[in-house]
Amino acid sequence: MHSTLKKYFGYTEFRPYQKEIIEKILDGKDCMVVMATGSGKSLCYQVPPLISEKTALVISPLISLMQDQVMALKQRGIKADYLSSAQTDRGVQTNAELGHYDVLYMTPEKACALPNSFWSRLLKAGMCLLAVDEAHCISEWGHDFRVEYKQLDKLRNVLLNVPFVGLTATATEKVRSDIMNSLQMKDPHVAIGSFDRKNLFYGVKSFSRSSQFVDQLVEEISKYVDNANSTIIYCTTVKDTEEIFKSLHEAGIKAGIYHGQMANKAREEAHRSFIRDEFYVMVATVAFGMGIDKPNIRYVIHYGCPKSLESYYQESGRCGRDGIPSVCWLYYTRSDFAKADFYSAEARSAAQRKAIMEAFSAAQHYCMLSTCRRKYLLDYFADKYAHDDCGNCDICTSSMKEKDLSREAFLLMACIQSCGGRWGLNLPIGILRGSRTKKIVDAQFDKLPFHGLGKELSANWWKGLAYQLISRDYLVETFKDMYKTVSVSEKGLQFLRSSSPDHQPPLFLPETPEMDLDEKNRDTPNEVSEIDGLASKEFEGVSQAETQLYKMLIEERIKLARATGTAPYAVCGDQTLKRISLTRPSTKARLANIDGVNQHFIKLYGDNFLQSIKRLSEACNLSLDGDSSSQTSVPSKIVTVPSSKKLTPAKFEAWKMWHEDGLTFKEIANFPGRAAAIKEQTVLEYILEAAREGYKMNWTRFCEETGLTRETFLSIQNAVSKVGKEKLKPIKTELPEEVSYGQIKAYLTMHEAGVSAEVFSSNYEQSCNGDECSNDISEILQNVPSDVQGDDGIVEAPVVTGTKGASPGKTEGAEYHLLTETNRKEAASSEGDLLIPTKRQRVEAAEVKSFRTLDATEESILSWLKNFDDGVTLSDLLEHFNGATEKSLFDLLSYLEGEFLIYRKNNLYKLM
Ligand SMILES: Nc1ncnc2c1ncn2[C@@H]1O[C@H](COP(=O)(O)OP(=O)(O)OP(=O)(O)O)[C@@H](O)[C@H]1O
Repeated sequence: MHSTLKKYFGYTEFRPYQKEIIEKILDGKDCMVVMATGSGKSLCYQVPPLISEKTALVISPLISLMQDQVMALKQRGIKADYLSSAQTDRGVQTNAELGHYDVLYMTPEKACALPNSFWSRLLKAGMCLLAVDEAHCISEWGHDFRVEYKQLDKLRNVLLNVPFVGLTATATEKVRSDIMNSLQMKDPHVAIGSFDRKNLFYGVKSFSRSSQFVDQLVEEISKYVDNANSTIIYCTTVKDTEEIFKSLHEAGIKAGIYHGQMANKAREEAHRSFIRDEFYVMVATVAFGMGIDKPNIRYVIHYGCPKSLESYYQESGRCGRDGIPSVCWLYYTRSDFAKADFYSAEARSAAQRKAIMEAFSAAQHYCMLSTCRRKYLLDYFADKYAHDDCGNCDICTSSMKEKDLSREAFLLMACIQSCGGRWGLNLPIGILRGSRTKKIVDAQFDKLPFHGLGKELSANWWKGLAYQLISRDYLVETFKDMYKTVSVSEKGLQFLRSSSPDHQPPLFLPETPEMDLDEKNRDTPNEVSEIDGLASKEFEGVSQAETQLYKMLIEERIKLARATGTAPYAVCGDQTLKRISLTRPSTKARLANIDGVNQHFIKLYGDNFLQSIKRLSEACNLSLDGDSSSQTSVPSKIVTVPSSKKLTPAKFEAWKMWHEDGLTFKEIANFPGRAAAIKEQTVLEYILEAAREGYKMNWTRFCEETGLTRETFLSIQNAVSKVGKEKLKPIKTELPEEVSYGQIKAYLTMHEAGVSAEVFSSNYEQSCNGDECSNDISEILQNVPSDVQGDDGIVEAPVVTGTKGASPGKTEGAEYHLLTETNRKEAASSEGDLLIPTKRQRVEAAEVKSFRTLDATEESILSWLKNFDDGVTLSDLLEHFNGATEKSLFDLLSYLEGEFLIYRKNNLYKLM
């Protein structure tokens, strides 16, 4: 899985959840994946086809999205295409049926319209999964319901044994279970990741709709557009998009526009140009929504409050999908909050209307917060945020003044309580402000003692206070059909009980910018926040020359992308480019070693890029092969990373002494170098643990040493089938006295590793999951030349290189040695993965003195690396290929790395 990840995607580590989801899919299990935008969900369905060599079918809601994903996959050397009404190439369907694609996208309409014959042919060719991307579209409770998605259940009966995978970035429990039911998932694996987009800064500010504000916004944008940072400005109306677009245009900023009233072709063109960095600013309505797959959008600005937090999370989520720090600012006006009725007109039922109202109200609260915005967002999505202060939103980074607002809070709560808690906010605020509307007079609320007591403060100020009291649980909001009522909570009642009109306990609350603004009745000279703040952080700790090189490489990337008709981000990501500018690799191997560089990139652009790096580095006065703090390209010295990562050193040492050095349990227990002797039983347990961790084992030898015979093995097997394997004691009770706990533990480990009683009929070695190991002695013996047979007919087991994909019977050119105690150790350390002869087979014959020297070739390195799934260090390689010089070995390794035959992770070389 790791080599697939590096080869096609250029990454060396899976992100959280990816690996387990991929494994479940490969096991044929349905999966429900709920993970944040940009967390890497796509990879979960893109990797299985590359491993299983079967097609992954992906249902996607938008043609533009499919086209962009296909383009990006092709840049990774992955065979991908799409089927939809927009597909003009008729050959795609035929190729798909023949299983020519790794990943095949289609719209839900297309998937439901395809005849059964298509599916049966594809199934025959091999299909590893059906993924439903943006799966929340299935649910009427989601914010993007699509009728066609609902019909996907038809496919379940056709694709009986294919795992179904639902993926979405926003799903409440209701939506989630809707998805699983609709897709008829069977006992699915559910992966719910965090919704926290750590790299995003969230900020909110109120503004007044004026040409002055637009000018300020345009001026701010002009500052950072130069850095090739992509920006989306989301507007709530078409009119706003046109106005801002015009202002940008007038200021000489190249921008695009996208909204629902534009012709399809014009929209597609705008989308395409933005994706391809032909301009960096896109002004759009929410119509420019889920179809954007551009990972390097640095700023998302909302010009007006969105209709729900779900929409806001989705739209702002387009920002910084590559993980680089990025910024989301939301500007709202008070008139935005009067749009609830307009939005709820879309509702088809009372329940839906209520849901729309609630969602809108949450967005409104988000704007009015005086507490951490990230916490509010995450709490809203039921993803509890453990901190009160994220340090990465406007609230947490600004110091808001706190003021004792106990009197005002008392007035508001007392007024709400006096009105019976049956009204929205406007009525009690009207009473406090001395209003005499018909409603107030008819209900005789103008007779209340609070009437007019708060008239010196604006209605919005009071609303600001009310939101603070709601977020601190003094007030509660309740939705009833179209109406929202506010009442005093138990906490609020307690406050009222301990207050009187002349005295209230102190209640310190921050004054939100909104309240501050109203109280002073001032107009801020500059309402636009500095959105460029993070852009300068982007290059913190990076020299000016390196920044310059990075910008030049961005241009270079654009040129390459234009020449090949693709999007720059699909050539390679910003982060990768940044790493390149910091390390400035001079060889393919060094380039290949950079995170994010995949095989296809090297093949398509490797030479070209290396030339550019050289030329541009010279121009910037930077030396090649520089060291970057983020990624060391080449090991500056040979670092020996113990291969005992999963075991403690003592356990690893014990396993090594037993497996590689051939020592007995007793010898290990009493090894002279040890500070104090340990029990043989402890050694045995150490070795069993190593076996459980996947270390290689010669089980025949192990059984001999522990005295575990076939009969004992079978009787333990029998006992376990009766009493289960959870507890040792009942097993022991079932067995004859002489069977020890150690033997039972050994049996259980062997059982776990899939070792059967066959082990007693042959020489046997495997790693715990060693399903490719042959344990048939006759097969081994067939390959033994007669001259290695001793006079007494005792045969040394051949030294067989490799277990993975190289079963002894199949091994070509295996070396055969007469092993003595001395050269067995020597061979063991040099071959790494040996079939250690059993005691019975040891030959006390003539010593073979010659110390073998082994030269390194491309083939011999590749063949040796086959044995080490966990990789080897350079020093391991030098020790093994003892005939090679460090330089020659390193050159060979570099060549193999550049050709993507091997790759390096944490300074461990692994086979691709
Ligand atoms: N293991 C990884 N290491 C580094 N980057 C990764 C890894 N997995 C994915 N990425 C990158 O993260 C970015 C976002 O990934 P992806 O498009 O899969 O997100 P997503 O969860 O599907 O988002 P959305 O909800 O918007 O569709 C991409 O640029 C992708 O290449």
